[in-house]
Amino acid sequence: MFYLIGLGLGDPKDITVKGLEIVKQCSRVYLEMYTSILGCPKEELEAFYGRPVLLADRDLVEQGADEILAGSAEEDVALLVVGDPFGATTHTDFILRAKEKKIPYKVIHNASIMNAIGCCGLQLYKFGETVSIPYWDETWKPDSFYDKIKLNRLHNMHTLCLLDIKVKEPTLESLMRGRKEYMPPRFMTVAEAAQQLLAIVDKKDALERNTILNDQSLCVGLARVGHDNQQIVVRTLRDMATTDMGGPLHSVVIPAKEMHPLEVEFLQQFAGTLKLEDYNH
Ligand SMILES: C[S@@+](CC[C@H](N)C(=O)[O-])C[C@H]1O[C@@H](n2cnc3c(N)ncnc32)[C@H](O)[C@@H]1O
Repeated sequence: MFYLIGLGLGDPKDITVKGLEIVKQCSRVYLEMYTSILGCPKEELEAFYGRPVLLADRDLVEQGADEILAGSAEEDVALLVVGDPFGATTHTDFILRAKEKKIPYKVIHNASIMNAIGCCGLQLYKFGETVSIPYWDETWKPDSFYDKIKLNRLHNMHTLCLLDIKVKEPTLESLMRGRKEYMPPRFMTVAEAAQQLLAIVDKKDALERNTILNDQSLCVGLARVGHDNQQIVVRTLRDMATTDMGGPLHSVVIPAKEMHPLEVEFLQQFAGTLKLEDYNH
């Protein structure tokens, strides 16, 4: 049997009882490590499960699926995913491949950033399309995420912005010399995401800034949701661009223009001196 098992967002103990029982009986256990990151070293996970864990990077998950699935018709193999297996767009492909190969499979769910985001007090059923904010470089500055935020704002919906993760990024030198050397992993911060969003907003005309989003619009920053040191702050977009929220992972929410009074009351506890009542930017 092939198992796709969600680990939840916090420490190793967030795995479900069902998930843990399965991991303990599997002959091979892989940990997917590019759509999210684990808040502890792999060794801690191995000690807790009492079995070795093989790291599966993007290449292995996307091109080496056959290697992971190999033998799982006869023995139990698990792929562990931080959060929920369907909290990233990648893992449906695994299920399709297992089906194609007639390998029986089971999915064990867990909390995902897609629902734990409710911890900031914004109601889940008022979220519109989720966006991903990619790292910009000198020449590549995609901004289609802004259009989705705009649509959500027009429909009075909140936007969850997931932030880029770069693991196994080849160094320029290794690309030129054909060697395999990688840069240290990078995780986009709330401040970096706000800076990119500001760069887009600052170029819009006054009408768009007044009706859709401007530097005084509210922005919710969330760091390490589900961990003991989880942090939530509410700032203007301008102030968020210089707010340090510490270690990864980070997410941003751009709230709808009109919020329910309970949402406002809940968010206020994270807003410092900003008075959210009557805030309409
Ligand atoms: C592909 S998504 C989510 C993947 C995961 N499978 C899930 O269900 O949560 C990865 C992005 O979600 C956000 N994220 C994931 N875990 C987070 C956490 N604990 N706190 C804040 N943001 C988180 C980050 O923006 C990160 O770059």
